[in-house]
Amino acid sequence: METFQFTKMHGLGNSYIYVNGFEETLPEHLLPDIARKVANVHTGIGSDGLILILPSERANVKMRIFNSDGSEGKNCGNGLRCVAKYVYEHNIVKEKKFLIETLSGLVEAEVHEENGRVSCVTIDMGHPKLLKKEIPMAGNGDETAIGEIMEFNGSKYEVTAVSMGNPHIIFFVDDIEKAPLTTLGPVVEKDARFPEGVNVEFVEIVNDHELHFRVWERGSGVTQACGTGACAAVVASVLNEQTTRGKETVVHLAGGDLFIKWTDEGKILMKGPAETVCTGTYYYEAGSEI
Ligand SMILES: N[C@H](CCC[C@H](N)C(=O)O)C(=O)O
Repeated sequence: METFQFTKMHGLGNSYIYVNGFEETLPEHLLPDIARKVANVHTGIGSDGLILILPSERANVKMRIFNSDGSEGKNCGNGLRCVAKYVYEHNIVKEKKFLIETLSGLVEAEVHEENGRVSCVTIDMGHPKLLKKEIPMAGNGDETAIGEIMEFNGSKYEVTAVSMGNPHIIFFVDDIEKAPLTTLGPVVEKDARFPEGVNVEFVEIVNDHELHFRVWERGSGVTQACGTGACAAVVASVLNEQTTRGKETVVHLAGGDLFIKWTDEGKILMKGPAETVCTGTYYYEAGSEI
């Protein structure tokens, strides 16, 4: 029987099981299986996946994120805010502004502290990527997909594709409560035109600085929130002339609100909460089924 210590944290209800890689090491070949196991609400802890907090040679700390299906993601906005909270509160990092390494590059975090506790975090998510080769998606790699017509399940949709280091496709809808989240989401996620899969977002515009948002995540399905997806949704809304660039936009996700600005310099700033749920010891048999 193997064990490791964990902390369950969430950003607007998008929860992960966090393991402190400064204190223990999980077997690399077991990571996808461990992610599936801990995410299982019946036989595990219950989460949208697993996040490792690791030493980095390029930044103060490194984050690796695994979805609940065991696939490894390249970025995670809600995860970044929780990692920032964790490393500051555990004195792994002493500064309030520091760098976090992800598989898609470095981001800068700034923790907002109240009485020694981090209540919310701002992440400079860097620049969005728009070329089809950067998403990645099929088609002319040097073109973008902004308001592009794509057919799924025999119906045509106008979509916009944005990478925040991980792939996103945004559908604009008139009523977020009627978004075809569980019918269209899984179909688009695995569509062959997205060779690495894709996170699927639905957006209802409220005004030039406010939108409603729902998500079917690659590798996790419906989650309460998706930080990278919310950033991609703001970018897509500006590109489709629905919201104003440079204006802080409130994104209403199922789990709560994120405040996101696409600055005139081109960076995406995301501000939102990060919460600790519980800590504990996880027991598992290496290589057993769930
Ligand atoms: N499902 C995503 C990773 C998690 C992203 C999301 N939870 C966030 O907060 O950005 C992917 O495979 O690209």
